[in-house]
Amino acid sequence: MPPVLEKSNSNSFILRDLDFTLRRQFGKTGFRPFQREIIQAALDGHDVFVQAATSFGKSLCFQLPAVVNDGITIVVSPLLSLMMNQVEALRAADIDASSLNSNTPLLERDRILNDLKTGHPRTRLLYVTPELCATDRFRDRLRIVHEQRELARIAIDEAHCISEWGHDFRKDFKRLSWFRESFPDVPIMCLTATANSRVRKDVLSTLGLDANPDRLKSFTMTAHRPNLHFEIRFTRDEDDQRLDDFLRWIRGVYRRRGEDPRRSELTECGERPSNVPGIIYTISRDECESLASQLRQEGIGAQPFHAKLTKETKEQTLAKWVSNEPGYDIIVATTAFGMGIDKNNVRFVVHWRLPKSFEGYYQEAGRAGRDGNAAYCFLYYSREDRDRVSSLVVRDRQSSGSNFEARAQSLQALAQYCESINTCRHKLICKYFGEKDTPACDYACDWHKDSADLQRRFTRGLASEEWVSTQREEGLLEVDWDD
Ligand SMILES: Nc1ncnc2c1ncn2[C@@H]1O[C@H](COP(=O)(O)OP(=O)(O)OP(=O)(O)O)[C@@H](O)[C@H]1O
Repeated sequence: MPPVLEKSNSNSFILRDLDFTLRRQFGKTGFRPFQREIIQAALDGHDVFVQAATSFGKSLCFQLPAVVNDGITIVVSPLLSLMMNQVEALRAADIDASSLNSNTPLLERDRILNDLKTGHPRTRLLYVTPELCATDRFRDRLRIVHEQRELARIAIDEAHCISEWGHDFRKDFKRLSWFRESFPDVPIMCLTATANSRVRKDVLSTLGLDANPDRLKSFTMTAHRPNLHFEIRFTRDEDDQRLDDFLRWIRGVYRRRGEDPRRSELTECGERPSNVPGIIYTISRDECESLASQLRQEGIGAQPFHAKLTKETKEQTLAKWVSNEPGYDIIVATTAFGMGIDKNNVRFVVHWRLPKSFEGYYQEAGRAGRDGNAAYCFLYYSREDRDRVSSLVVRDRQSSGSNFEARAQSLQALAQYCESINTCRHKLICKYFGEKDTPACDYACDWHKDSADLQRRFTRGLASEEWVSTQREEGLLEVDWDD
């Protein structure tokens, strides 16, 4: 019997309670579709699997039950930046949340571990890394909390990292099976934006959630983001026009915003014409630095963001970008800047080169348009890049040895998506994630906008396969990229 199911006397009371908590603690006026059902299933003591599009509002699905229930919710998350953002937001809402990871200062670490040791922790949500969950000290503390029936729920964010068939597989995520083995009565919730059916099955069986199907409630929703406009821009080494093309595009956007009546509207709400927040994803640190600097030389407010920058620089860049400061309109990033970025008015995401996986591409594109307004996602695709990225995936196999087959398949699917010129991009994306229904696309992809132009650009833009294979054989596509 789960320890946390002290339900209110009537269902209607619970419903009112949820609305009240949503307004009072989270400052939101209403639930988005399915959030209430997911939260209710969690409060009823079910294991819950949530797959929903980027920006759906998955975090609320474990945060709100954590506030309503007694006891502590452990949130396993792969990214420190994601944890910090969420903990800050919860604390601002007066909710007792903390994070424990390799960066936690000693005093804070002791405070949290002592809090757990009491068996009746004050902390409502504790964010931890999967690595920490494998440590004896942490496990001992959780046993104490569990004995006191205060371990309310385990929430596993970005749960696709559990599966070797997922693009972001992390070995320590597999060891999270420990939770069900050690605390069989404690409900588990896992959440992801990007899983196909194979990844889903793998996640459920690794965590032991498939052993009792009646206990599990799955919410698998569409990956569709109708407000995102998808386009592929074709290019080739011999005539690489990416920078000019991008400058033409962004200057066009600035110009339109700088003309009346738009200009007056923007001035009225205190916005600059060039405040069009965006992200450009590159694949290497060097390119990230050099592209940001080239854009700055052209008068565009662009800043680099990658793993080798100091913590202070990264924090400062992020804070200035989030608050729309001049000079910080565009972040040029490696994949170090991905999951968990929750700025709601990102108007474009550009992939400068082909990403390494379909899931990674869609996660990153999903940073755009989180306010529900139209946003633009385009990707510069060349066959030479396709081969370069393939060689990176092979190199990763040699260094890490894990899930090569899944990675290779995902990259191949992404290259096929880019080379597809006869179908709606939204349809291709949903199909990749195993959906059967065709999503509505209101001229929100290059095929729907102008299929003849797409075919023309495809034919003119790409290098021939023969040329690319000659280059490959001569070793001219080898790369030394370091992300
Ligand atoms: N019911 C709601 N009403 C208004 N805003 C909401 C609601 N639920 C969530 N949000 C907001 O939506 C944004 C996205 O939520 P969240 O970060 O949880 O998304 P997510 O589903 O985890 O997306 P991703 O997978 O892309 O990280 C946040 O700014 C959050 O505050």
